[in-house]
Amino acid sequence: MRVLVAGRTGQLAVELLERLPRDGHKVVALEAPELDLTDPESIRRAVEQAAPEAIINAAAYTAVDKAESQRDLAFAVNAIGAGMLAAAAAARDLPFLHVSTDYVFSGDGGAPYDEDASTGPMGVYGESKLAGERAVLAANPRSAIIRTAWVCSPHGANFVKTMLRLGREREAVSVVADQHGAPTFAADLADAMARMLPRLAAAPAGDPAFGVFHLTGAPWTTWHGFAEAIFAGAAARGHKVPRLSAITTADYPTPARRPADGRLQCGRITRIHGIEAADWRQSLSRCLDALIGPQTQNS
Ligand SMILES: NC(=O)C1=CN([C@@H]2O[C@H](COP(=O)(O)OP(=O)(O)OC[C@H]3O[C@@H](n4cnc5c(N)ncnc54)[C@H](O)[C@@H]3O)[C@@H](O)[C@H]2O)C=CC1
Repeated sequence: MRVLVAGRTGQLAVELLERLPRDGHKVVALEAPELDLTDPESIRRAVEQAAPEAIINAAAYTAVDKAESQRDLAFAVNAIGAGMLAAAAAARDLPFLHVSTDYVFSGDGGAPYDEDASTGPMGVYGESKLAGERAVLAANPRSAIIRTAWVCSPHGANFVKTMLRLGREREAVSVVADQHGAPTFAADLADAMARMLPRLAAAPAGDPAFGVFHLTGAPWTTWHGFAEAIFAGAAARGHKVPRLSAITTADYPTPARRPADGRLQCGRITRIHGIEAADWRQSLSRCLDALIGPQTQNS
């Protein structure tokens, strides 16, 4: 199948470019200026020229803290732009795969969120992504949206790479231990999308294959727990690691508030698409192999 991917250098787009051809798909991955989600004409032209059979939106404004002072840009990309791309897919009766975030939730629910839980974003990024979900679903009934969280990969900017850098630069690192969720490796997300595509391509509007799904890695942890695993893996590969201490969110103020408990129940994607949450510890190990090299010691 010919698949148009919006985004080319982002974490997810890079993994899609690697994963989709393995299923025989031909991928056209574009980002600005060829496909700029804030430019309707570029969207029209890109879709016309690529003539895809499915469209995946891996592009987004992802600067969570900056979004607090760039509301218009965050909404232009994540809400209006996502909606325009979904509409361009709908005009050709194409399935549309889109990505959203645990930041659509407030994080004070006291339990993991399922796909039907009430939303209540606490910052501009989450608001823009929630508006994007609504715009996408309104524009194209053949849309599947995956809410995910804590996305990491060997490419781009992410927590794993930040921890490895801090480990090299500092003797001690403090990480928040009171925000709960789960890391998601972009390769696992790309794999899930590849597995969903054939059914999405065949299913008519109204089929349960479409709608909102949750997918993160498993098991749930905290940022501190994730940092512990990163440093254990790094040490086993002979990488210098710092002393790690646990702090609270109150000790580490950021412009945007983050959900204290952004754990996502991933049941619907398992029931409908047969996709299970991947164990992020194994995916972390592969990511560290790519970033540092293979393990040299038992951990
Ligand atoms: N990174 C994370 O921790 C999380 C990401 N997500 C979502 O997952 C999806 C993929 O995220 P990542 O790959 O991590 O993001 P990323 O930040 O690595 O890549 C985003 C891509 O979008 C492109 N882009 C930005 N503005 C654009 C525009 N106006 N037109 C076209 N392209 C544009 C960028 O150039 C970049 O290639 C996004 O929808 C994001 O909101 C959800 C939860 C957590």
